[in-house]
Amino acid sequence: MVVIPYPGRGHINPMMNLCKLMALRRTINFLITVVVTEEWLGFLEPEPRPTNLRFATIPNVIPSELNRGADFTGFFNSTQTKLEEPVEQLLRRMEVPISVIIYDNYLIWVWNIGSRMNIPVASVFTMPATVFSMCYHYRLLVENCHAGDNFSGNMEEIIDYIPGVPPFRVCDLVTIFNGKGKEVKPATLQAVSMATKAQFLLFVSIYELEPRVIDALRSELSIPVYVIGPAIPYFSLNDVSNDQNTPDYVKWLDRQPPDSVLYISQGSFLSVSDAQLEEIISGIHDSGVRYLWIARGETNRFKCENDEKGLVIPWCDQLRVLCHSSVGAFWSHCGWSSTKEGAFSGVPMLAFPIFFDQVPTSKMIVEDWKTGRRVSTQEGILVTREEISKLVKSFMNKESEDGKEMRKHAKEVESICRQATAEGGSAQIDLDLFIRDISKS
Ligand SMILES: O=c1ccn([C@@H]2O[C@H](COP(=O)(O)OP(=O)(O)O[C@H]3O[C@H](CO)[C@@H](O)[C@H](O)[C@H]3O)[C@@H](O)[C@H]2O)c(=O)[nH]1
Repeated sequence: MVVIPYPGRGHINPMMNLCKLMALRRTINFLITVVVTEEWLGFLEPEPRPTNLRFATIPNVIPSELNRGADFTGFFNSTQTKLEEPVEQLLRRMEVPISVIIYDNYLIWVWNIGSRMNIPVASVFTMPATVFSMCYHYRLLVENCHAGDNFSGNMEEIIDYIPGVPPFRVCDLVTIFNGKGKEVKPATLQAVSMATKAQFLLFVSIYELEPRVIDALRSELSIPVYVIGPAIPYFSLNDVSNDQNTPDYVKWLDRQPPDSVLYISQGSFLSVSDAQLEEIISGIHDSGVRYLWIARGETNRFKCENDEKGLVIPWCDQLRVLCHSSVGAFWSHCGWSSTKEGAFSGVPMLAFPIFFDQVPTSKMIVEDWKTGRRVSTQEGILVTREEISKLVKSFMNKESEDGKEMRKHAKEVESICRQATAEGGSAQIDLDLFIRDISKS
């Protein structure tokens, strides 16, 4: 089995978790080879992995992961044009026969390699199934003037015709149609269309959280669709009880009162504008709420002492942090992995999407699951420090009636995620079905 992830943290993480989950299943009899660039091997190699899971590398033919966010489109385009040749050469040199290629939906060219080498391909969509469906039904959006050249411009109109997707406003669409990231719309639509011609389609989602849209896709598509669970590292959570080297941020969390800390993260590579970041920093400080903040390379912009009130660090083991009893809420950009980690941990979320799928995901969190609030209600308008301070204070207040209601929903969603990923749950069943089906192919 050869696995080809899109070379970005938000894509590699779910793909690696999928690989580890498969490698650990009793039913598996494959050697799994994950193809990454040499740079990515350096990031991934130190992590423990099952013996039937190995890496193979290609040279660093694309820009570095370390400043990927600086030119999203340029990076994306390089993944479309620079990787195919070295990957195909590597696959043709592989010493074991390849039964199936599992690839990230956005690497459209893998489909062509599979076809040339006569190997079945499985497409993995690392965003919500809801977003896949929005892209798959783009034609309906154009027909209804909610996207495309005849778009009416009314962002408040309701869209209620995407099969299985609960009604939503035009402004909740994936932003590449009418907002940020339009440059990658053609490639995204093509990738989704090609995925429907793969032999298998996998969603790293929880069936029970998007059931109707998944049912609708299953009845529309002619290929098998598997919903293999969140693909977050829940299977390694228990390992930390024997952790000899507890990180300092976990020791800091250990000293905080239950549910008192707001965990703040914008994922692996995107940022809000400098002006907005200033407002968020001041607003959080003014609120007096305890926080643990992931600043990646920007820790020096925070100009604050790390103390008992707050901690700013470059990176953490996010799922472990979210599951800590001191964490009471998650300020998130609503990347799909972060959202699933928040859902699995049962914490309510303050949704501050930046672009792409994060916008429809924030709608699901706030309106469908009812486990969060929006920080900003209008794209592109600066949210002031006063608004942020007020919102954060009320969000962290456990006694308010709507806060209690939201926490109750968050616990229900947690329970759904834990059941789906337990033995016999929907995610495990689909993963075993996928392994069975590729073994036959
Ligand atoms: O301190 C940290 C912060 C983040 N993470 C991990 O980094 C990943 C972040 O992934 P995600 O939440 O999906 O965000 P992005 O990195 O922004 O992911 C990109 O890819 C996703 C999957 O396609 C999309 O949903 C997002 O919109 C897109 O920005 C997750 O696994 C987190 O656990 C850590 O381990 N430690």
